[in-house]
Amino acid sequence: MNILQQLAQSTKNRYKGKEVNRPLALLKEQAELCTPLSPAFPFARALRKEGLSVICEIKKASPSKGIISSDFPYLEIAKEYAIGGGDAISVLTEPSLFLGKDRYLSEIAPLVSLPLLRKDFTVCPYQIYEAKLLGASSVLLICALLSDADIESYLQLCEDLGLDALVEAHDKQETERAIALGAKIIGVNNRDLKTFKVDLETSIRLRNLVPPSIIFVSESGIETKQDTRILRSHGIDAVLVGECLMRSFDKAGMIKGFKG
Ligand SMILES: O=P(O)(O)OC[C@@H](O)[C@@H](O)c1c[nH]c2ccccc12
Repeated sequence: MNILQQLAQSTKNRYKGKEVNRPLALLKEQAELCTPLSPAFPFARALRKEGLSVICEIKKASPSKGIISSDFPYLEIAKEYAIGGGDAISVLTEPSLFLGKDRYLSEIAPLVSLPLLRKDFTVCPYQIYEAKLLGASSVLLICALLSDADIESYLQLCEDLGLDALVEAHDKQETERAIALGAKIIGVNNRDLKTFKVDLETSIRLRNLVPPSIIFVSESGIETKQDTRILRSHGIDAVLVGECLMRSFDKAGMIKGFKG
């Protein structure tokens, strides 16, 4: 089993437990009663803005780097991203390898007005209802983990709940699947999750496959303004930056640099 499959399996197990304590029917009812987001679909809107948009990530640890932030002042970081000109915030909630927690998301939501991405390994509809209740305006759907039928039905569920979906691909085949299944936002992960190797060329190579009506996000391994300048010159709409911003003492300056 590769790391992605391991994460998918541990997530499935985690949700079996969760469903016992809070049944899907109840969660569904609560999510459907939530007041609609205003404006609608704020995550996509934030990425569609003129110029390069920056999705700033909050993560304590990762499988490739171990602990990234030991004190992890996530509320302060969220505020810094918002004040510093970030366009959206991605919050890791996966507990086993990223040391995420659902409450990071629900505590950040009322503090900042930026749209939030719930960064987790979505393997069941339960997580999508839950994301909405935690205050997210978008979820992650990883092509490598989901069947076509799953992706289609999860995209429809997101639409019904007023959530955006960032559909993650890593190669040509996954990118073509994401397009065919109706993704409105495609994120190409520059990190190969099987080898952890990062190559920004991955998103540059796949950019041409995606029509301009679909928002194109380049994810992972972005560190310098030279990186974002090159990505921007290839018509990439947004970047997702984690580790580098987490480690930076001047997050506002770094975001500004990325935006050029
Ligand atoms: O820390 P980085 O290299 O800037 O990467 C951020 C983000 O792209 C990465 O965390 C990520 C991309 N896709 C994922 C899927 C699950 C968990 C994490 C990720």
